[in-house]
Amino acid sequence: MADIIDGKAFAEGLRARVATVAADFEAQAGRKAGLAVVLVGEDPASQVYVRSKGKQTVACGMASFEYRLPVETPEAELLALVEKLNCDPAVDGILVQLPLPSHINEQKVIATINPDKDVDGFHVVNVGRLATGLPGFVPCTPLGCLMLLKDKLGSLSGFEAVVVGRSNIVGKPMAQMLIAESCTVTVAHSRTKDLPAVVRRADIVVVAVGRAEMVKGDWLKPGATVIDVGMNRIPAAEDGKTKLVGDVDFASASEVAGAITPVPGGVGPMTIAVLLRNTIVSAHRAAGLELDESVL
Ligand SMILES: Nc1nc2c(c(=O)[nH]1)N[C@@H](CN(C=O)c1ccc(C(=O)N[C@@H](CCC(=O)O)C(=O)O)cc1)CN2
Repeated sequence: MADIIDGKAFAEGLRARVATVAADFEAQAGRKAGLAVVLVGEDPASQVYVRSKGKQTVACGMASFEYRLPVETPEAELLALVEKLNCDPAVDGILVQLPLPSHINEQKVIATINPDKDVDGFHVVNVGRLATGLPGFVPCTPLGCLMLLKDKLGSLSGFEAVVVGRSNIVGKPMAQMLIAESCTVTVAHSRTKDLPAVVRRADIVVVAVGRAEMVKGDWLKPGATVIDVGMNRIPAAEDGKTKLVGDVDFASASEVAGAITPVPGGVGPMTIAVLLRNTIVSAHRAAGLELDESVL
């Protein structure tokens, strides 16, 4: 049976390290680091994530600024709020919760965030910085995956990695980060021919496709490390309830893999912990204070 990679425990440790660094920051800068989170509308899952972000920000000793706007908020009003936050010296990180209502252009909103406060790492400037190896911000979910991989495997140099999924938020940045770690990287997607054969080559498999339990155990090289980014709600056995599953069929995959992240409790909790990490990094840069990022 595979080792279970406990993302919940790793995220707890990361938050504790962020809290220590945040206390040092406050002592040196004379202010708390600050994160602004903007939610438009009342999507139930987004409300839960935004509430958790606020609570965890405060628990780490940082200031949380939360903006909840009605679903019918005009795009121009949201852009004006982002511009105001760009100029606010108490705000080190800005995050606009996705998805946005359909009348708002997501790309336009992301492009309006100051890249140096873009703790989500979605702005094209940060995408370019990641692609060219310059310091910036990288998206929280793939950075969380990378931290779990390095914790499990140490150096990733020379490993064959397959990323299944090519989204801007997970698949593409994940591939860039694995290239930077000297992996040999393949990005597979819905049009990939013979996907099981491609996945079977990999020492490291990262799956982010949004299809419940798609990757089966017999697709895997024995001993592979499997990172499941999927979060899919499917009907539970009988009682009309639902359960959360990943993009990997955990039962069969855990019989073949060397190590695997569960869903829930794997990659998910890392997303918010890494957001807090990015925020404290941003605060140091804004204040011109040195930070040894390897302590985080
Ligand atoms: N601006 C952004 N929007 C969104 C992001 C993001 O990184 N930036 N990511 C997701 C949602 N998300 C945070 O915003 C997020 C998703 C999942 C989890 C998590 O802890 N999941 C748990 C299970 C939770 C459950 O039971 O429903 C787990 O996997 O264990 C945290 C944050 C989309 N939007």
